[in-house]
Amino acid sequence: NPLSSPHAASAQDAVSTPLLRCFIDGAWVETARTFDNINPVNGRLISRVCEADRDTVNAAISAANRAAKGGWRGTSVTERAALLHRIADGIEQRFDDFVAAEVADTGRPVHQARTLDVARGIANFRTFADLIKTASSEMFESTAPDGAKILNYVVRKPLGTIGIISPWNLPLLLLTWKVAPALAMGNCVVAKPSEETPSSATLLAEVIQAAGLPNGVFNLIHGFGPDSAGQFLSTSPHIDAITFTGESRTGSTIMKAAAEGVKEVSFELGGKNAAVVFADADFDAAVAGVLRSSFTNSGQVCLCSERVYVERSIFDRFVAALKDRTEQLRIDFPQAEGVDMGPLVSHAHRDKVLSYYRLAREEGAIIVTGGGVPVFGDERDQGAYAQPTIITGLSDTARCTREEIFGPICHIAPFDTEDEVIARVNDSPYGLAACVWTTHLSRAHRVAAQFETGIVWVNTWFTRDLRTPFGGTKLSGMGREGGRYSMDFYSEISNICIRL
Ligand SMILES: NC(=O)c1ccc[n+]([C@@H]2O[C@H](COP(=O)([O-])OP(=O)(O)OC[C@H]3O[C@@H](n4cnc5c(N)ncnc54)[C@H](O)[C@@H]3O)[C@@H](O)[C@H]2O)c1
Ligand SMILES: N/C(=C\C=C\C=O)C(=O)O
Repeated sequence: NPLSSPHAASAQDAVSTPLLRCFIDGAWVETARTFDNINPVNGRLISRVCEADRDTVNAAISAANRAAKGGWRGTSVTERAALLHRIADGIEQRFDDFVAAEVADTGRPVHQARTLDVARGIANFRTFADLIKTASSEMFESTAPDGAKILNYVVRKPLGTIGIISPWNLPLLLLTWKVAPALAMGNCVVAKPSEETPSSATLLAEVIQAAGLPNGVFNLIHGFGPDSAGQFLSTSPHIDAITFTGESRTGSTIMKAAAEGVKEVSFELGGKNAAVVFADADFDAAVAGVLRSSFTNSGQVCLCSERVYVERSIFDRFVAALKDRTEQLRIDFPQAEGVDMGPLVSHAHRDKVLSYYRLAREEGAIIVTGGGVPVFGDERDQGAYAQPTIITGLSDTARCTREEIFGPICHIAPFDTEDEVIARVNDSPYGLAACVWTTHLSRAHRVAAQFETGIVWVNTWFTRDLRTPFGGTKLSGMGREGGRYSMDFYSEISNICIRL
């Protein structure tokens, strides 16, 4: 738990608020300026966090550059795989500390932190450790016009220093989703987690240090985006690639910075994902599935369905059923038995979500359930809780059905034909994920193939095989990560041609 970690509190003020430091070149670094890390369950101060200024960010980048030219790039696949497994072992050994860190920063249910966030942190390291040990490359045989035998083969080399900038919604999952393959492919890393969720990233640095990674291979800097650590990192001429997960407009800003140095970028950005329920769906499974895809993590998952389309013949029945299940959701403390939903990540984010609840009313929506803030009569009233909300009655041009809200809300609309719903799903500036609920086999394949999204789930949601390509189209991102797609992004690929 960051509250007890030896690196989280300076010795002389052990009783005061813990201090989370940056990790640079194998050492813990305090900075002149700090910011507060607040618990969104009750608004209380968890820790103070060292904000990396430009010099600190540049020190981290220099450390990574040195390590990249040092021995790390020459390590073998076997050595790197063993180190990644050691990091996974370290997370496993401190499993409860990581759970406590994620829960403290985000207020999410403990069972979610255990089964999703920390479990995936471990899986991300193990997956890429195993992948590089079994990965093959390509070789091509041909004959030159004069009859000589020609051999072409492909080699993957490290890119060098990777800038990793991650969001607050699934802090450890999304940070390790980038750190693991970056290290696996022999790169060095400067990682900046979200200012909202510094705790699990700090623990990860402790685990990486304990695993014995050479100094400078992994560096952690804390801070904000604009005019702070995020911008200093993404605009540095001394990083070789940027992998970013966050809002589309932030991605656009970072892309402009990367253009300066023609840097490789991988972007996992926003979404306005649709769930489509046909009349021939398994009704109960579809209700349960849309409940999950709308309200998991308080709707703070880039893959969540904020748009739900239901075939007209079952529309009223579906809305009633989803309303009933939504009103049964347990909104509680993270540790509470059977809790389904915690608070949003911060008061500021809740204000944004509530502004859309107000906008929905202004745009003429019918509020089927929710639309406000739960009242508990205890310390949670100082937290950032919001009611899970269902709305209907808006057009496809309303702001609430086009803009990403990133909270526990979905809009349900009826549709009549397959072609109509495909066109409506695709009529979006985003293209990350979609869900289809149907028992009609050929319809499932036919509809899934026509969605302009990077990911389609049929009769399930957020089911992940880490070997598959993950990413979005349009404003939802650029590039794919997962399996060999990550290996390709985190490598400089060369072709060697030999005349035998
Ligand atoms: N496609 C995906 O896989 C995926 C996954 C998770 C979250 N997201 C998206 O992320 C968003 C929520 O996360 P968020 O609020 O942390 O996003 P955000 O863009 O506000 O911040 C993300 C990260 O970028 C940093 N940042 C902000 N401005 C920056 C700048 N100008 N230069 C450099 N760094 C900057 C932040 O400090 C943070 O670390 C949502 O839009 C969600 O859809 C997408
Ligand atoms: N990138 C992944 C999930 C993203 C979730 C977005 O909030 C993953 O499961 O690998």
